[in-house]
Amino acid sequence: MEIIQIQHPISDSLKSKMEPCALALGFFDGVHKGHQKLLQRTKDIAKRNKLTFAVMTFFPHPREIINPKQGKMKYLTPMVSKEERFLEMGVEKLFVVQFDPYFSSLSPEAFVSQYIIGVNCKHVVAGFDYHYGRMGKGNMETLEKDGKGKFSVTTVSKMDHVGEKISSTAIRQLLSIGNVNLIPHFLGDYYKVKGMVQQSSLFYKNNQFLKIKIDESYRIPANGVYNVFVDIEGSRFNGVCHQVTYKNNNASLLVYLSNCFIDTSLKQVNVIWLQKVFTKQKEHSDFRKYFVYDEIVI
Ligand SMILES: Cc1cc2nc3c(=O)[nH]c(=O)nc-3n(C[C@H](O)[C@H](O)[C@H](O)COP(=O)(O)O)c2cc1C
Ligand SMILES: Nc1ncnc2c1ncn2[C@@H]1O[C@H](COP(=O)(O)OP(=O)(O)O)[C@@H](O)[C@H]1O
Repeated sequence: MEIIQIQHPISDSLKSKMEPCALALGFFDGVHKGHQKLLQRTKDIAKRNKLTFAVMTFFPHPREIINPKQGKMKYLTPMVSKEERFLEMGVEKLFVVQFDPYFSSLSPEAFVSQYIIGVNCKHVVAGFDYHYGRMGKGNMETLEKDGKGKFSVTTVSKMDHVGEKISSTAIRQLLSIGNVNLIPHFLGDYYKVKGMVQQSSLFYKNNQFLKIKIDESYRIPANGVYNVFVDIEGSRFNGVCHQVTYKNNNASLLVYLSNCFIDTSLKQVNVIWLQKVFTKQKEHSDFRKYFVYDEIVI
C-alpha cells in the first residue's frame, strides 16, 4: 500500500502522476462494519473497472481543528492502526490529507476539483450521509453535480444494528459507559488497543501483574474492572484489567494475568476488551506496590 501525505495546497507534480483510481472518502475512525462495507464496495468497483483501489482520509480529526477547545482527540484507531486495517482490506493507495484550518475552509467545489479530480479519481464511494467542504456544506448530491461527469459516484446505504446507525460515535458511547461486550456488533470485532509493558512482576510461578502504557491517542473504556485478552508476541493470555490511571493525558493499565510465564517486560502488546466485570475500580494510590513485592493478591 502506497501512503501519500498531502498538505494543502495539493501540488501539481503530485496530481500529474496519479493513475486512475476508485476512491473511498471519509475519516474511518474504527474501520467499523459500515466502513468495511464501503471499502469492500470500492474494492469491487476498482477491480471491475481496472482502477487503483484508493482511500482518502484526513488527519487530525476535523473536530480538533473546528472545535479546538475540546482538546486533543482520542481515537478508536489512531493513524497507524487505521493504516494496518486498510492494508488488510487490500487498499492499494492511501491519501492522508492534513486537516488544517486552511484546508477546512475549502469550498465543496474546490475540494472536488483539486482533491478528487486532482488525484485522477474516476469513481467516488462514500456513505449516504457524507459531508465535506467548508462548514460541511457538500453532500452526495453536490458531489455528483460538481464532478461534472469527470467521475461517477456510488452512495452506500446506511448499515445499522437493531435500528441504530453503525458509527464511530456509537462505539465511542459504548466505550464511555464500559459496555465493551456490545462493541463487536458495530466494529465487527472486540475493541483493541496497543501498548507497551512498562513493569511486570511474576508470582506463584505463572501469575503476573503488568503495568501497560497505552499509546497516547487511543480512547480507553470507562473506569472499571474488565476481562481482557492480552496478546504478546503471537500468544494470547486471559487477563483482568483492574485499574486505569491517567497521567499527562496518557493511560496506564494494571492488568493481572493468571497463566503467563513468559518474560513480558518492555514487550509490545494488544489489549482486547471483552467484558466489564465491575463498574467501579478499587481506589489505588499508584501501581508501585504491585511491582515492589513478589507476591500480592488483589
Ligand atoms: C475540504 C473539507 C473541508 C471541510 N470543512 C469542514 C468545516 O468547515 N466544518 C465541519 O464541520 N466539517 C468540515 N469538513 C469535515 C467533513 O464534514 C467531514 O466531517 C469529514 O470529511 C470527515 O467525514 P466523515 O466523518 O463523514 O468521514 C470538511 C471536510 C473537507 C473534505
Ligand atoms: N453505518 C454506515 N453505513 C454506511 N456508510 C457509512 C456508515 N458509517 C459511515 N459510513 C460512511 O463511511 C465513510 C466514513 O465515515 P465516517 O464519517 O468516518 O464514520 P462515522 O459516521 O462512523 O464517524 C463516510 O463516507 C460515511 O458516510
